Amino acid sequence: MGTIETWVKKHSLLYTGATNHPFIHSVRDGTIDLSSFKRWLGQDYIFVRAFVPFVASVLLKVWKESDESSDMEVILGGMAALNDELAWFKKEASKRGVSLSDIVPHKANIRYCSFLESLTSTEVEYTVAVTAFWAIEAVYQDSFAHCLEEDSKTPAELKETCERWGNEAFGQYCRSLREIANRSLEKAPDGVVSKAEIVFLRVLEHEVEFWNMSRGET
Ligand SMILES: Cc1ncc(CN)c(N)n1
Repeated sequence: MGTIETWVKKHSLLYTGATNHPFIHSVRDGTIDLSSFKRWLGQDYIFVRAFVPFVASVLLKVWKESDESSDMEVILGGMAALNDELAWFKKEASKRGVSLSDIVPHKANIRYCSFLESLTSTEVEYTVAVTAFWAIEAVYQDSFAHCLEEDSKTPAELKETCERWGNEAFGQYCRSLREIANRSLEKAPDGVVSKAEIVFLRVLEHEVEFWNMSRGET
């Protein structure tokens, strides 16, 4: 078992809080109201726009700090997928009558985006940044995969959204990121491993806050 799997077990309450959130339950059981979905859609578009420069910073770190050449391809693939993701948000928003240019970022989103920006610093080690990257993607993969389970009652019009992150290829990509993070953690000094664990926990907290915000609770 790698370090990441150990942390997921150790912090299972928080991990489950982020990946089995009531927002996701409401998608999975079909009780979600359209206003929550639209709020999530607009806010997540803003988040993804901030996520792109974060991933760019991870690319820079992989080039400078990683000794494994295949790491770059995986991260570059993730970056390319974000291009499609932004186009998807625009298409989905126009379909649902959400004007993305009028979205005001919510406080929880601003806090999460600032946290992402803090991780772009050159002072943040590759190991720490790639652990955060894995965690951010893994929360969406695990969450939306629940909405595609056989007994789920996800409404037909939300299936495409769930498939975007819940599909098997995205699952494989998250496993590749986890392997990269695990390998990097194995070689890292104790101080960096501790920092990565803290950043992992912060990601989970921000994800919970993001779902809460999407439900209109904050
Ligand atoms: C808040 C959040 N977390 C993660 C993801 C997956 N890229 C996302 N789109 N938005």
